[in-house]
Amino acid sequence: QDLISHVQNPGKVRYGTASDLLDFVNTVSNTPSSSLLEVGEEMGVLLNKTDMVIKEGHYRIELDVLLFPWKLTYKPQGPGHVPKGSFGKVHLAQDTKTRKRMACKLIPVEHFKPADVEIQARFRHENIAELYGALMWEQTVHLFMEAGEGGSVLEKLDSCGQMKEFEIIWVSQQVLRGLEYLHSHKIIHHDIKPSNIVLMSAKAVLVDFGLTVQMKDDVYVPRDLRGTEMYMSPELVLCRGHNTKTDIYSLGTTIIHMLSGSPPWVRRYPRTAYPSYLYIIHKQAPPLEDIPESCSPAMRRLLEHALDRVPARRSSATELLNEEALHPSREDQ
Ligand SMILES: Nc1nnc(-c2c[nH]c3ncc(-c4c[nH]c5ccccc45)cc23)o1
Repeated sequence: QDLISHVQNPGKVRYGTASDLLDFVNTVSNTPSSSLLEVGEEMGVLLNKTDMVIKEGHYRIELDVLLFPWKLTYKPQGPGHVPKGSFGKVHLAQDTKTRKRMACKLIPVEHFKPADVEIQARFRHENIAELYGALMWEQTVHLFMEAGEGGSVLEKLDSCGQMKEFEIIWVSQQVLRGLEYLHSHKIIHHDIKPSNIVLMSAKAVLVDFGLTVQMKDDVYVPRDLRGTEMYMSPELVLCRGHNTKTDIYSLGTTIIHMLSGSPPWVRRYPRTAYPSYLYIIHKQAPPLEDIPESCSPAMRRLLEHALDRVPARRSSATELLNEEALHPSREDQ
């Protein structure tokens, strides 16, 4: 009933604070889809610092905001993709009055969970895609976020192949600043990989917080397997408890992907022959063999520290940010 009252009051779509937005998404998530059917109009909360314009409580698709399919659709990519990942179509959105361009992620209301937006609503950092608002209409939750118009690192790798070391250094610094911030709040992203790093003109940001958790103490014991297999750490695969260091390992495998153009393991264990990599990750030493010959000694040392099999020995985000590999001296350039 409180959802219906939310619609009937004048501010169907209203400006609010992060806690207003979280109240809204929790209400949506707790409302049976049958009563959602009665809701005829859009409703939701835009975070008040956004320069999206709401005219008398309306923010309608094709009138107040236009959506353009961004040629990318987040569907489970097959065996390497544990279906637990939050999925949804990401569109380019443009506010018709301010011309502001945003990313808009559409999640069917039956698949939507408040965890999809909790972290982005409560925590802000320049290397985390900013959340501008959450609206619901036509049984679909629309999440308006900061847009990485350069696409994701995965799209860049798929279209241009392996990246140059100076590009990898730049992306790694951005991601590590975001991880340093999340980890300082005991937050584990759980799905660090090329497709969840998007590029902008002056920075890169982390996206897709659907698997994110905030630890109550210094270990998180999972109920299910979270993430994408190729980038998973051995301790995560073991499911006996892990911590933020699992994200550091996933960044290490992401750097191998950027250096070589392929994820770790797949060249030595082809996907056709190996439907799952969980056993390989558990049994084999970390994939240092997948580091290409061309990798600089400093970057190789960084990878050895990021891929250490023992989480307690593995470097933290702050330690990696101070590695020589991320501070190439002038003569190296
Ligand atoms: N899964 C997910 N959850 N939130 C996002 C997201 C927030 N802002 C964004 N900006 C750009 C892209 C994006 C990814 N691949 C692309 C290829 C071409 C153009 C754009 C992109 C995705 C996002 O993505």
